[in-house]
Amino acid sequence: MDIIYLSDLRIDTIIGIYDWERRVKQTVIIDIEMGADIRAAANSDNIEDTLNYKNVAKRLFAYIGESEFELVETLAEKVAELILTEFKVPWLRLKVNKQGAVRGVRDVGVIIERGQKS
Ligand SMILES: Nc1nc2c(c(=O)[nH]1)N=C([C@H](O)[C@@H](O)CO)CN2
Repeated sequence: MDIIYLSDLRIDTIIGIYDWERRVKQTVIIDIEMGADIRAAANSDNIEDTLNYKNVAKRLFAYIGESEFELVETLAEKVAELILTEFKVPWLRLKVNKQGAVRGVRDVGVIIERGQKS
């Protein structure tokens, strides 16, 4: 399986369990690896034959920017579902990083894998 990826996607959103976090947008940093077979596109050199990573990024900016989840777990799961269903991706690995959310720690967050890796 080949992988099409987006790295260091930064999106401002309401996320968190504390009162102040319900009022102020914070930046989440998203890394996604999406399973694909890139051979048809490599052969045709046509964007229609592959997953357009720009379309994925645009969709996530819209979805996450409007979302108001409390947990990074929920955000990760919902984003994974969206990518699997809307973009027909068979497998993905997704990291949601809420950088600086805990004093003394650079990164916190979750990493999930969903779908079938062939
Ligand atoms: N497993 C989790 N632990 C915590 C989360 C979370 O989303 N998942 N969130 C928080 C707070 O919102 C934190 O980001 C700010 O201190 C704490 N623990």
